[in-house]
Amino acid sequence: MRKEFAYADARPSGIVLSETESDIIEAAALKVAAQYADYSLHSTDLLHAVELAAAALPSRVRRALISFRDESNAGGTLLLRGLPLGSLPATPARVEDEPAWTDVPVATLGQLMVMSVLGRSISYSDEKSGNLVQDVSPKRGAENRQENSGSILLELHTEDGFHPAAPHFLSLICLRGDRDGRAATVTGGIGDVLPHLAEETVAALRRPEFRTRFSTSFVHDTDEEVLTPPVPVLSGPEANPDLRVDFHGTIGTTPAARAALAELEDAVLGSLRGIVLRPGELVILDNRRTVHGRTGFTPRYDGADRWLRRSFALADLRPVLDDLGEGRSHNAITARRPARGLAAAA
Ligand SMILES: O=C(O)CCC(=O)C(=O)O
Ligand SMILES: [Fe+2]
Repeated sequence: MRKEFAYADARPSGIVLSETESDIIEAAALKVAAQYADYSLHSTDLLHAVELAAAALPSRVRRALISFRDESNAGGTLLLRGLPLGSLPATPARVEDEPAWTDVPVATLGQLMVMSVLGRSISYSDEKSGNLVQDVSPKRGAENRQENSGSILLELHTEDGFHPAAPHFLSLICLRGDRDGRAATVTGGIGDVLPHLAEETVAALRRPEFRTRFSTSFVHDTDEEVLTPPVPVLSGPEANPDLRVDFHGTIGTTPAARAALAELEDAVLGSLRGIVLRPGELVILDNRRTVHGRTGFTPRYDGADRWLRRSFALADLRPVLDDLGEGRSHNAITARRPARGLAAAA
């Protein structure tokens, strides 16, 4: 397995919020938190209040989000810096220690406010108990997992690329940085990579000859290997294709598909952007236009480890209304109901 990622520093491209702007967002978040303290984050009323509160975001930030939502960009990422976090509990080293949203109201609601400009919040009941905002912190015993609870290098992937309703956008807000400054979140945008791919590679990536293994965070420790039906890696408009791949979990089903996958990975590895996230920084990923991963790091499980929180958004909720169980949590799809419909949704 690869040991490190080489990347260009993404921090200079970030939009920096002033202290005043951050204070205004914090006040708006606390107002919603006070009014909805007894509500689940999945509550429609709460989520609508969050969407209204997003008016507290500075207009240049909202403009950047709107433009990113509609047209994306070459790197498929947007970085905001200086978001408010409020006071924070210890970094959870066990799933049982993950806080309620009301223990991290400012970070949680600020993140959801940003995401509300991009789409509709969603989660997956197969994963992380369907939490609408999920803790991304190293968990004891999970060190070697290809999941965000691990601490070895996390290979480049489309988030939930095996899922019929994979998120269109995801965001990661940093509550606590890696004190060793090692854990870098890296992204590879198809817009950056496409000009470097040979024509026959692009043609091969557009053929439905790729299958992706379901993440272990969905199928847990079942012995059964669950794979998607064969789908293309690239789809959609010629100059602005969608990308769906996991360099850990996607296999080519033909020699040409395997060669194209290898060339794509090389090209992505040669054009990575990355950042060792610091508190208050929020990286937003266009999940149809970029893959992401993370370098390895060393957790200590002392309450001060790296801690991010993640949330997902779909551009439109209507296609999944029948699939939603509790609140915004997408019903389980694995084992009993594998990813039928993935090809149609790709
Ligand atoms: O830890 C990171 O920087 C990224 C983890 C990740 O891929 C995820 O949470 O989806
Ligand atoms: Fe991820």
